[in-house]
Amino acid sequence: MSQPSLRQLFPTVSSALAADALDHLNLTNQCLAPDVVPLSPSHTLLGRAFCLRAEPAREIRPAVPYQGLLHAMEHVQAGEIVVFGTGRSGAAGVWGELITTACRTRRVAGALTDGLIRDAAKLAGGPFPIFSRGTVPYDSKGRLDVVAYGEPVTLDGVPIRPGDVLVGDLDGVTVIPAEVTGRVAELVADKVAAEDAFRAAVAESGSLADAFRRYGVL
Ligand SMILES: O=C([O-])CC(=O)C(=O)O
Ligand SMILES: [Mg+2]
Repeated sequence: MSQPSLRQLFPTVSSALAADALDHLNLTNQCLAPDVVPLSPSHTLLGRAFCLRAEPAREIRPAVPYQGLLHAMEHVQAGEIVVFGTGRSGAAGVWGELITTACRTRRVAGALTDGLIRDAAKLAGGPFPIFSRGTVPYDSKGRLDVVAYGEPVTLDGVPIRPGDVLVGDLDGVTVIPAEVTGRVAELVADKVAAEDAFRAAVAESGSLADAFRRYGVL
C-alpha cells in the first residue's frame, strides 16, 4: 500500500496544533524564532525538508559564482520545502524570484530561511510560500556560499533533518521530526476534534472555565 500524503495525514493542521502535539510527546523545542515569518499572510507551509547550508563566502569575487546553490537546486523534489540555513545571516538575500520560478516549475512546496530574501515585491502576491527574517537587496554572490545540501541543518537551535515535516503559518514554523509524524498526525486530529467541541461550548456559554472542565484543551 502506498504511504499517505502529508495532506492526507494532516487534513487540518497549523503550527500551533503541531506544537501542542509535540509538547505532548515532550518535544518542546521544535519552533523557530518568532522573527521567521511568512512574506504574505496567505503563505503557509506543509512539506518535507530539503536542507541547504550557507556560510560566509570564501571569495568576494568568485570566478564561477553560485556553484553550490546551482548544484543543490538540481536535487530538490516536488513537495519538498527548501530549508536554507544561514546561521541567521544578514549579509544577503539568499532567495529571490528566479529561484522561486525554478521551484514553482519543479512543484516545490515552499522555502524557509533563517536569513533574508530579496525581490519581495514580485513574490509577496504570489502563491509560492516563503518564510524568512526579512529582506535586503544584496545578492548572495561573494557574500554567502551554499556549502552543503541533503545534510541536517540547525535553524534557531532547532535541528532539521532532510525529510522532517515543516508546518508554517502566521504564528511561525514548527518542525516535526520525521519519525514521529504519524503520532503527531493522530494527536493533531484529536486536538482538532476537542477544539471544535470546546469552541461550540464556549461560544454558547462564554465560560472558558466550564469548557476547559468539559474538554480539557485550550
Ligand atoms: O540572486 C539570487 O541569489 C536570488 C535572486 O535574486 C533570484 O532568485 O532572483
Ligand atoms: Mg533576483
